[in-house]
Amino acid sequence: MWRNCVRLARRGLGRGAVLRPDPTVSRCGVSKDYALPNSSWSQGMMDLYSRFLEMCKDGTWKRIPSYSNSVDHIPGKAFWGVHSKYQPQLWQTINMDTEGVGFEYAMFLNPSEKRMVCLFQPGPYLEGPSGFAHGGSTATIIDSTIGSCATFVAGRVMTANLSINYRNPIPLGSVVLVDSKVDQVEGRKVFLSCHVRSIDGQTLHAEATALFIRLDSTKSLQQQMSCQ
Ligand SMILES: CCCCCCCCCC(=O)SCCNC(=O)CCNC(=O)[C@H](O)C(C)(C)COP(=O)(O)OP(=O)(O)OC[C@H]1O[C@@H](n2cnc3c(N)ncnc32)[C@H](O)[C@@H]1OP(=O)(O)O
Repeated sequence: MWRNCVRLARRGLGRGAVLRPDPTVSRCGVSKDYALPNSSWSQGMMDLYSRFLEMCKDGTWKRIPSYSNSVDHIPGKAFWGVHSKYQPQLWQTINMDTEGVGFEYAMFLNPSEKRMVCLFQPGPYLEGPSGFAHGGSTATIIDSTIGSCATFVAGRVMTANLSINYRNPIPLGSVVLVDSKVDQVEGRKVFLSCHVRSIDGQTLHAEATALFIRLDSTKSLQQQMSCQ
């Protein structure tokens, strides 16, 4: 399947090709959960997913679905309030309609540990150095995982700072575990840290720290999203 994905991606990325979502699947307004197993998932991804599902049974962990707009699906505070009509425009997730070519991932939340983990299998569209994930795609999955964790504890947040040390490249098609946790909350500031490791835990791919700021409830969303 992985080879098929690579072939598919190479065909799609040929000279003059335009990247388009699968026209048979509407991206907006359809409640498709992208964080469910599909045929592009490797055995390693499936095994890890099953292990986390098992840990969900006693309520310690919760599986986080991933819709085109996923804010509503993170357990925790009711954070969007009166601005809910703006959600779809503000928070698109990083899903792609063609399975296996981009971000294949599933997140699990441990509420008592304030910890969010993400099982991540990067596809061929995310290539940076030949055969390896682009650093920007690694930053994206870290930001999304840490951001989901911050959202769980603080509600409406934005990344103010994200600092990443890249330690070892991530092979495309491999599976890594993005493990993030809240270290400290000071008023509107949420400090978090994150490690990205291979599933056997032997390889540290990246480590990161981040600061998220809870948006100021006295300002309108438009004010906060416009240039300040
Ligand atoms: C599915 C749902 C899960 C979602 C996951 C997706 C995660 C993806 C998240 C993102 O990618 S967000 C997009 C990238 N981030 C941005 O575009 C943010 C751009 N920056 C801003 O909009 C504002 O700067 C920000 C909202 C972060 C803060 O503006 P505010 O006006 O609300 O805060 P203010 O400037 O008053 O600062 C509040 C405090 O934070 C501190 N602060 C702000 N930015 C900082 C910074 N960069 N570094 C250190 N400290 C910072 C600031 O000094 C101050 O400290 P004190 O209260 O102690 O005085």
